[in-house]
Amino acid sequence: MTIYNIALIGFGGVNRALAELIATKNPLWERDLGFRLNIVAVSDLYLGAVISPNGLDAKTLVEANFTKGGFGQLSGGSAEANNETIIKTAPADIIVEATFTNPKDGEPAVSHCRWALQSGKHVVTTNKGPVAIAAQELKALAKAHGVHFEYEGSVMSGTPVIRMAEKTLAGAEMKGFEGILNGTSNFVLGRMERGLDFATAVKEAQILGYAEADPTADVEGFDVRLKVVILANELLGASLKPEEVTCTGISNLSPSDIENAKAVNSRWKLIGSAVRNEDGTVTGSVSPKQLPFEHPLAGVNGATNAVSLNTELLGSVTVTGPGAGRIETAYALLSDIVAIHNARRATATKEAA
Ligand SMILES: NC(=O)c1ccc[n+]([C@@H]2O[C@H](COP(=O)([O-])OP(=O)(O)OC[C@H]3O[C@@H](n4cnc5c(N)ncnc54)[C@H](O)[C@@H]3O)[C@@H](O)[C@H]2O)c1
Ligand SMILES: N[C@@H](CCO)C(=O)O
Repeated sequence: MTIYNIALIGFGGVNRALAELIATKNPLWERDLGFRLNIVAVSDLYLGAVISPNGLDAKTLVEANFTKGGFGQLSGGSAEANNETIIKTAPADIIVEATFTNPKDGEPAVSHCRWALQSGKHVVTTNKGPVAIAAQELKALAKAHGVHFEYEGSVMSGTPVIRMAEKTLAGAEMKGFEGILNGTSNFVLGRMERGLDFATAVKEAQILGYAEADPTADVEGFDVRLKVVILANELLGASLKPEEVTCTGISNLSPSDIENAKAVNSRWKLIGSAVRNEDGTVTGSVSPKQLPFEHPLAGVNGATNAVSLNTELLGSVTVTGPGAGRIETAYALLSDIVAIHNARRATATKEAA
């Protein structure tokens, strides 16, 4: 049986949910997946840092109600975050990066990933910044150091899109995609259709763990823009930068816009899309669109996301599922670790043959 030592960078909704899963599901994972996870370090801007080479008790981490600097009370703990030292020196096989997404330059998460890969540690992340802004560099670093850089949760949380499209739609000839790629804005639009005001709807999304630390990224479309870049670069072989994707959010939609749409049997959705043009270039955009009720994306409600992948050989393939949520996104991290585990097993089998 394999044990993966992991270090958590950021201990907010998503990494805390992963710790919650570890506290209860290790025996199941050991039986069904062939590994257990052991948390050897955590570093968080608010709570501080703690390192324990033999492993920290996941249940205690989740249940103790730590306040600011609270990790300082633990053996091996300090009241300040200590990302660089932990990433470079903790006895971790895998660094789990789930700090704030910075849509401008991806930092400091890009550096976190770089340090980890250069130290020969796998990285799994739900942070969109490093993937949208530095994926090429980070993938090359991973390859050079014989480790993995996995980021399924950067688009549509735990709903499989990136790996599914790359693996099971290989050869289908991807031509473009369009989808609802932000749970918060979709949730907010739905609540506004039911008469709630914009600010209260955003607050609800924050409480439910869907929104970014700064929800401006959700409602102004910046989060979707990162996801469009990630999908375009991964699935269409583009090399788009966020600033090359046109972007309009939902904050200018008024209650009367919502009512007027309803009156003509349609509703507003924030749509992210990209298309491969005839000359081979790829164009991406983010904007609210008024969709008739019968449109396949019009019935996607709440924090659910959906993306229709337009392929040459299969036509349109639509994937629908959770697009945000703490446990849903922690599952994406687990799925990344499963991918690493399976790849390592396949390599070991090949080497033994
Ligand atoms: N919550 C979701 O539904 C969801 C879904 C997909 C992707 N994501 C992404 O996953 C990441 C984590 O999301 P979350 O919901 O847990 O966010 P969160 O705001 O709940 O938690 C982020 C945590 O990171 C810590 N942090 C921030 N900057 C740090 C730094 N420089 N060093 C150490 N710690 C730092 C914060 O103190 C906080 O505890 C974000 O990048 C987010 O965009 C979230
Ligand atoms: N804030 C994001 C989280 C998932 O990336 C959303 O609402 O979709």
